[in-house]
Amino acid sequence: MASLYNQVPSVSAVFSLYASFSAIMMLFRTVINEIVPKGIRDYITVRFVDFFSSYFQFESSFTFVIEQKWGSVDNQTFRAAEAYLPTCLAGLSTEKLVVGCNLKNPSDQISSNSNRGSSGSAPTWNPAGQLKLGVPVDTKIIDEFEGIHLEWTLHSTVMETYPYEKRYFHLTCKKKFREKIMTDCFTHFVKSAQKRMSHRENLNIYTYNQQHSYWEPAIFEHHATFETLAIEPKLKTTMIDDLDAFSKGKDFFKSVGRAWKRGYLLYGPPGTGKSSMVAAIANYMNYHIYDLQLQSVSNDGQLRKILTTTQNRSIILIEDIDCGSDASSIRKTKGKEQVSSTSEGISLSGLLNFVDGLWSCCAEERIIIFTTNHKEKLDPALLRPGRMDIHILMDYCTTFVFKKLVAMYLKIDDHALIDPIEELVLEVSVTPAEVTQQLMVSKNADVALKGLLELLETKKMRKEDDAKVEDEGEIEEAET
Ligand SMILES: Nc1ncnc2c1ncn2[C@@H]1O[C@H](COP(=O)(O)OP(=O)(O)OP(=O)(O)O)[C@@H](O)[C@H]1O
Repeated sequence: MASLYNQVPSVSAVFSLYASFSAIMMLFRTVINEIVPKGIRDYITVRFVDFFSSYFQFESSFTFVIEQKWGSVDNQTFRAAEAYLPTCLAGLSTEKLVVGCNLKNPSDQISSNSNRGSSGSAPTWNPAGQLKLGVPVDTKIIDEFEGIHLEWTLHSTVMETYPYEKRYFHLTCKKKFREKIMTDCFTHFVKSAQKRMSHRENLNIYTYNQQHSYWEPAIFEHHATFETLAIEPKLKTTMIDDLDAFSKGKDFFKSVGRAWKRGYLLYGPPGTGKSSMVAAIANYMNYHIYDLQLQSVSNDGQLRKILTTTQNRSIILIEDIDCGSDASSIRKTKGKEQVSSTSEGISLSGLLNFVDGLWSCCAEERIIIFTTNHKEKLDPALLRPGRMDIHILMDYCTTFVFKKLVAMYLKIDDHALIDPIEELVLEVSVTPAEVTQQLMVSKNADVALKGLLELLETKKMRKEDDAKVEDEGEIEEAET
């Protein structure tokens, strides 16, 4: 320690060294000034400064800010980053990670391929199997793109007004890679995110929260599929073929200059499976559902805003369109289709704009479904060819539908009561909902089918009585 102390130069030695160095530098400067012309000196100075400033500038960092909202709508790049980043988290050495799980049986997971044909089962608690990683706030996530070092950070700022939180990503790289990141890296991570997003593990059903102006999600766990839906085989094949063609149709829709969307009008009496069909479509396509209550939309402007904040690959569902708003009757009452919006509700033209007008192009791969119990009440403008691509009648039970329900609910395909019930099904109108209600009364096929037979016999008697009353009415009318 003492010898080390002895080696430190004294203050006077340092001072005399500095004085000699200054004298040499002054001499050197004078010589340079004398022998190098001013023009050359200036040129060298400029090049020297340029080199170092550009070096430091190039080496300095550059940050892309990716905000959650782009104007008033969701920023798709932010959503892509949200979907992409969890793929980088598993091997990350970090002090923080967001982990979570949900109430879902892995065998239940819905993907466009795996779910086709699955019947679903009750959700079970399986945290270990479902553990997921999320992006923590204010934590650097190190990423790499073609050897370029990248840093992602999710920030969150509390705001005084709704939505009370502003979230945004910072993506930082060296300034010299700015162009490359913009052109190649963004494309790369958006593509990876698209793949991830197309394999949604959870489906959501959204309802619009008027008070705070946003779509409020809830996990959608309806187990209806095309296998559990009792419909005629022809309808099932038509639907599946149509959906398959639609999901693969991006290039086709582009080539014919149409928006990549499909419209279905489901109509028929209550309890014939319209909502179940919507659920089957959502599960088959792996699409979220946006359940829009037309009554709660105050005008066309709001309708536009609501619909532009929905995601791609989703279903926009408007149930009971005949009684939802003025939309079905406005044309009749005002005498023409192109009416402007009023403070009382939306106009038919506002709605049609989303079905097949310019606003229908504001999202991709979207299915619009209207349901109604009274197709005859709808405005002809809604029914015109090309508006809703397919009109699907969900009707009373046929013998095929009845037998399919019996096979599903009672696990039998043969029973002494099946033939008499089939005959009655042909004579009276009974909905699949009424049949399933009876079939669920007991697991014992004798009990369940007997109850169903009695229900149908009662319906038949009532139908005969009604016919009698009608005949008598007609005779009375003819006599008067
Ligand atoms: N075709 C069907 N296949 C299987 N189950 C069905 C079918 N139709 C109805 N059901 C059963 O009846 C119940 C009610 O059906 P659903 O709500 O889908 O009918 P809906 O036509 O949408 O009725 P509403 O017009 O009253 O909304 C469902 O939960 C389902 O169990």
